[in-house]
Amino acid sequence: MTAATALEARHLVKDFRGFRATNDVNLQIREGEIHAIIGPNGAGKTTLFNLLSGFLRPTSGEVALFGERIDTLPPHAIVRRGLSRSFQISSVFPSLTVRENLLVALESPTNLPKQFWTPLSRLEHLGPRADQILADVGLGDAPDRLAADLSHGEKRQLEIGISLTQEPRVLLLDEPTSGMGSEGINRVIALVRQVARGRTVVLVEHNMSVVSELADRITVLQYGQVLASGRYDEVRRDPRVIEAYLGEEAHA
Ligand SMILES: Nc1ncnc2c1ncn2[C@@H]1O[C@H](COP(=O)(O)OP(=O)(O)OP(=O)(O)O)[C@@H](O)[C@H]1O
Repeated sequence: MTAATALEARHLVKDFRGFRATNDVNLQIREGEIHAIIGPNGAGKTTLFNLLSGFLRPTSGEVALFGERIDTLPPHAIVRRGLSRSFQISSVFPSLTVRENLLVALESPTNLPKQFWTPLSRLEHLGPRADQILADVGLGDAPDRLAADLSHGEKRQLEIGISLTQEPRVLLLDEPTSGMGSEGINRVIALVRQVARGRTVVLVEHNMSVVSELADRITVLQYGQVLASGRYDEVRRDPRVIEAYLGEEAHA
């Protein structure tokens, strides 16, 4: 493994009672890149994310973060090593404001699931960092809104903000644009670009125009295997990929 590899899967296998959902996956995510994982429904994208983030143990194979194995560690220990996953691990408290959600997350960044006992008034020393993260995720003008009142897209922004409290070097985003209209999608594209500054981002994404806008490289999964991996422009011309997945778009 080279120094420039942030996250690596080696011969990763996951069996569910005899069904092989991840089949000998080798994957190299380079430090600083935005890498999209795509593939048809049931191809094994979520299972792969679960394996990379410690939510599932592999049947065999290894996962390494900056050269060190993490596949035997629980999710919170993986977070401490610098890998966070948004949308799955971060829980927004609807009855707190946007800023209070950030304060609570900053107080206990790796406490999963989160519990908080500290009065919010004692967390004010974390305010400047909370405000910085809110600005980074585009919620700088909404600190006092209740999380319950946020739109779908704004909630995603907050969830990414909560992930950023963990200071991840590698951020996994699970379908960040799902359920959004074009305005929300454009906001998420800008947001992912913003949070990718100085860190590595891996996303599962179904929307191919989002993938083409954001991804430096992509990996295509099919039947739990890597069908192709490389730069978007190269991979999209691969006949096997067109057949398996992109063809659906090309013929649309
Ligand atoms: N806990 C489980 N037990 C049994 N089978 C599972 C389990 N989790 C996933 N699978 C199976 O593994 C395969 C891959 O599922 P996975 O959710 O990883 O695919 P995906 O690419 O994320 O799909 P989608 O795009 O629809 O979200 C599917 O056939 C699914 O039914």
